[in-house]
Amino acid sequence: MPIDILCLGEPMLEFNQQPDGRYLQGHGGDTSNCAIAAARQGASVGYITHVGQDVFGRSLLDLWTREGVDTSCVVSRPDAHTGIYFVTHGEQGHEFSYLRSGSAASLMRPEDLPLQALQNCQILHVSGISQAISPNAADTVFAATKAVKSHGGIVSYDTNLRLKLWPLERARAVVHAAVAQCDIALPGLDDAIQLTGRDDPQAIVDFYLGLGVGVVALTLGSAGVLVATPEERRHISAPQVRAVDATGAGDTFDGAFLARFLESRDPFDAANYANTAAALAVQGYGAVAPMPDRAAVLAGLANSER
Ligand SMILES: O=C(O)C(=O)C[C@H](O)[C@H](O)COP(=O)(O)O
Repeated sequence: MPIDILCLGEPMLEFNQQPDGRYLQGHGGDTSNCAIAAARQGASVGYITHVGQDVFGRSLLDLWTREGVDTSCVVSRPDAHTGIYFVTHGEQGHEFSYLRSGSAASLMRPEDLPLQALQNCQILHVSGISQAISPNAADTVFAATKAVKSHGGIVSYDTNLRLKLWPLERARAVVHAAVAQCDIALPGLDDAIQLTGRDDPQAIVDFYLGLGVGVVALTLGSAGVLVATPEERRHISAPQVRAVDATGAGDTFDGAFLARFLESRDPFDAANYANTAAALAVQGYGAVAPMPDRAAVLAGLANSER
């Protein structure tokens, strides 16, 4: 059975600092988070990555299996480790510290890609992080995009700028080149300000539409999302909630957006749904644990319409 949504990138073990200073172990990695968020909405989802043959890689494989994310395109390799990261919380929000250099995922090459699965999927989701982890991973994303586009599939891109992984000038060049080949751009406001050099959300949306994408959903944090197509744009506000940890909120938005978009093909409806999913996700610690399932998102939507 072909898989509808494929995500490609690097998964990691997560250690998230709690108010008492202890670290809670979980899982992260933006595209893995997106895959799990989409699966929790009931979509058919698979993940493309490499993990190490270590306890972290096995823990991620168990996680995807529990979450119903297909692992037939995950390669487990003996020659490299699985990445890990720490999340700490301060005045400015959360901060990520990585131990991922030389990881199994960063060794992915275009010739490793599962071409058949890519040619049969409806949506491929990739990100700036998928490309930042190594030059060969960046090339792998370009090759996967080409494979999906050549069969009429949709490619979605979250800019997810991580300046600990690559310098801004290279990020700009690679991300803009990649987004220009995609159909859906899912940038966050802070990333987009740095990447585009513009600070007005309308001008940022113009920039991404100018690269040729058909849908832009610019996430504005607690201010909601600005959704644009070449024909129409709408600001959709977000439910107001008490956030404890925004880790994974953007990825939850992406996964919920893609799962809903696959059903309705309506980016405004998908963004409204995904806004509610992300608002629910920030109310707990960690990237994955607090992600809502479909029933919780529908209940949240019904609540906000009351
Ligand atoms: O930084 C990375 O490389 C990671 O993948 C770690 C995190 O799991 C995601 O970054 C969370 O992403 P947001 O949804 O934007 O909070």
